[in-house]
Amino acid sequence: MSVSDTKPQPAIRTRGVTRDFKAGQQTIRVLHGIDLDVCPGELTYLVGESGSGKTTMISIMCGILWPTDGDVEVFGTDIYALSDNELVNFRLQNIGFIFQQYNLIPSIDAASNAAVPLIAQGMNRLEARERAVAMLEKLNIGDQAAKLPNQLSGGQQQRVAIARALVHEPRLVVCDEPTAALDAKSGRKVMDLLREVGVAEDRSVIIVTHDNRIFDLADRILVLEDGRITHDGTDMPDDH
Ligand SMILES: Nc1ncnc2c1ncn2[C@@H]1O[C@H](COP(=O)(O)OP(=O)(O)OP(=O)(O)O)[C@@H](O)[C@H]1O
Repeated sequence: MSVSDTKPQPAIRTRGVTRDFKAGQQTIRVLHGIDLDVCPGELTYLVGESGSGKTTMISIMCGILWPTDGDVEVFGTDIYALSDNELVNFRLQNIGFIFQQYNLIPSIDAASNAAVPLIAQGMNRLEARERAVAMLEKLNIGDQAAKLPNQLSGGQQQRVAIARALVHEPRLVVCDEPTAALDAKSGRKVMDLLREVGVAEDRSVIIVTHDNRIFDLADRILVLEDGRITHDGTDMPDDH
């Protein structure tokens, strides 16, 4: 068996990914042919200035924004070759998201919000709620389980969104600024939990962050500048 045969399948594999947006008469190219393998078993950060294309890139990686060109595989599945229904199901089974806007459902309590992916997968409500409360407890907000989102602080709402992303133990967790609203100690705790739940031999977490308090926790740091990857290493480049 050759060495390449033993290499694990990438969690994400992109080839030649470009993305254009229309701005009036003009077309703006935001991503310029990104080739990237994100490995399972690693906590990967995507870092870069505002407007460099990070949110566009992770949205493409997790199947919610079509690339203009190029291929995206998630655990070997060519996700943009799937039908709309297949893609929805694939995301449901395999991907957890934490976006800057928490998108909690205002009329249901924290536990019900955190249980959404399990219920969408068909789990009965009682069991789904129990698992959601257990995840809220891990995030130190078990005592807030019965509160509505508008009764929670910004940091607590974010933790509910994190619980919702992790509750179904997806193989890929994608987060946009997961620690931005948290104090340093809570931020590191969230990162510990993301690693504990999200990173394993066959699981992977990718995080967009500006938060230099947590740069030391990454296994791999990618820097995006004007839609191109300009650094790929275990640490931040010296000039950042
Ligand atoms: N739907 C859209 N229509 C037009 N332009 C867009 C759209 N989405 C993003 N862009 C543009 O693409 C560029 C990259 O945006 P993106 O949100 O990916 O950057 P970012 O690195 O995540 O920034 P930030 O750190 O501020 O969130 C920006 O110039 C933005 O204005």
